[in-house]
Amino acid sequence: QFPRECTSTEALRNARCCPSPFGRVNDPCGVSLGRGQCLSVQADTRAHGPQYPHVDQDDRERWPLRFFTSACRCTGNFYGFNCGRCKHGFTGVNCDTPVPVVRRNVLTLNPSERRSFVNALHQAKRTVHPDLVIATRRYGELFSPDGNTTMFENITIYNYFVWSHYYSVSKTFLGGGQPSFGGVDFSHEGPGFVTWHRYHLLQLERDIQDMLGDPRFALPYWNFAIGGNQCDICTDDLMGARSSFDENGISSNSIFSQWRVVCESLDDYDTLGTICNSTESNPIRRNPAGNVARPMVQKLPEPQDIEACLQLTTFDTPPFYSTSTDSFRNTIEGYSAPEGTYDPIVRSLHNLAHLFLNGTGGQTHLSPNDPIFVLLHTFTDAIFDEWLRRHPGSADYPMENAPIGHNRDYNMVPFWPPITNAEMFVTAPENLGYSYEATWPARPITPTEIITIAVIAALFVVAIIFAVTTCAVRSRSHNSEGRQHLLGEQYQRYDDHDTHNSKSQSVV
Ligand SMILES: O=C(O)c1cc2cc(O)c(O)cc2[nH]1
Repeated sequence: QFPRECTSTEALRNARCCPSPFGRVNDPCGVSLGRGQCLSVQADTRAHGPQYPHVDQDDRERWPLRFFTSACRCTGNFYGFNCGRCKHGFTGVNCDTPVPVVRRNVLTLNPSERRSFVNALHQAKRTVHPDLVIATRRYGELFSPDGNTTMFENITIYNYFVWSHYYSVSKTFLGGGQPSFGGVDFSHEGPGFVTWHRYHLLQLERDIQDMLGDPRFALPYWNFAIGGNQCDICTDDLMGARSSFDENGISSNSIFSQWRVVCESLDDYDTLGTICNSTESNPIRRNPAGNVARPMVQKLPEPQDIEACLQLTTFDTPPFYSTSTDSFRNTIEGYSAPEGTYDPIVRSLHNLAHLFLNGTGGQTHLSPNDPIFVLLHTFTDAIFDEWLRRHPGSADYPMENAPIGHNRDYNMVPFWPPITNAEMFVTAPENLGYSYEATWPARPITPTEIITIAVIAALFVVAIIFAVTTCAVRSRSHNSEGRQHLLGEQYQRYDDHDTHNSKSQSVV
């Protein structure tokens, strides 16, 4: 959420977060090096949708103005809370050396690459985030009673990834004994679903690159559109096989069986108005295809579902919510049938993959605790990127009336430095420094298309036969005409000759 350096009482009271990079003194955002400037934070004022009826009840409204009104804006390829880093996909002192970051299908990684990936996640689970800390209280309770300290905590890189997802989906605490308001979600059920999760992954990828000192580290993806009831990445060399002793547990041969989740105490957060902190509790639970009460979520999406959703031409449709129909976003998110029709009982694509996991990965406040979340979302992001590539003209993100947090120019909650949905609504290889090594299933041909192709082919054959016949007839008639003509000439010459002879004879 916020840089450690900005959580002093002074920084918070001034609402200013413009640290200096490289330990320099009094050089906010590296201004003297031309890296950036400390500027007022812009936060969207356009109307949001009717789903959130409250005003001034939630720290996340007009993010991040409740906490900070000034932040670093970096120039060129410089990036980060103090402009001390490079934009994703660049490295070097001047951030002008491109580094290709290629996200691959996790099943194509060799055994050593698989080990490196799992180890990187495990190291991220244990390494304290070098820059960011989390608020463990709402703004109104953030200062200690004596006003000298603030309620922020260190958190590990991976747990920060979990926490930021939890913070974006948590309910609005209304106080006064009223139940918390749940009709709010800053990262789902709206156009920001794809842009929010894209930045969420980018931040984790960057944090792991920095942790490893490897700017080429890339998150792989899981092609979850394989149908059937088998989790093909649930093996001990990847995300962990099923435990032999507990159908909801992960095999002890997998390092992930040792992971403990954060953000599990929902009742406390919702009734006491507290916020998830860095405390870990229970193991990850996962029982792929095991939800006997909901047979519809016992099977993974089908390959053709991807192609169907990629055919949709409109990015999102009013009300830009989980009830939108013919919306690419609502379809890839999984509230519509793969062809785009909204149906309240349908769960498809991304949502279906979550619910299939049937455990930690299927509950929004907890899901990133299961590392499958990372691979499930890189694939969702790959589909989004393919859609952007295929539909360059129709990429139209709503400016207003989307649910709170989801308007085009809204800063995404709780990311820092401030970043808008619009900034993530761009093709990744050209603008964000990463690409996917992926092939997309071909669309099956419809019966109408088969008939059209057959009719065109038949017409073509008829046209060729007609052309060939006409040529043959013409050439035959040409030939016979030609022969007659030649013979005619000959006859004429003989005629002439004969005439001449006869004439001469007659003269003689
Ligand atoms: O019920 C759903 O459709 C559903 C569950 C679930 C879990 C999760 O982590 C998500 O990000 C989305 C989601 N949708």
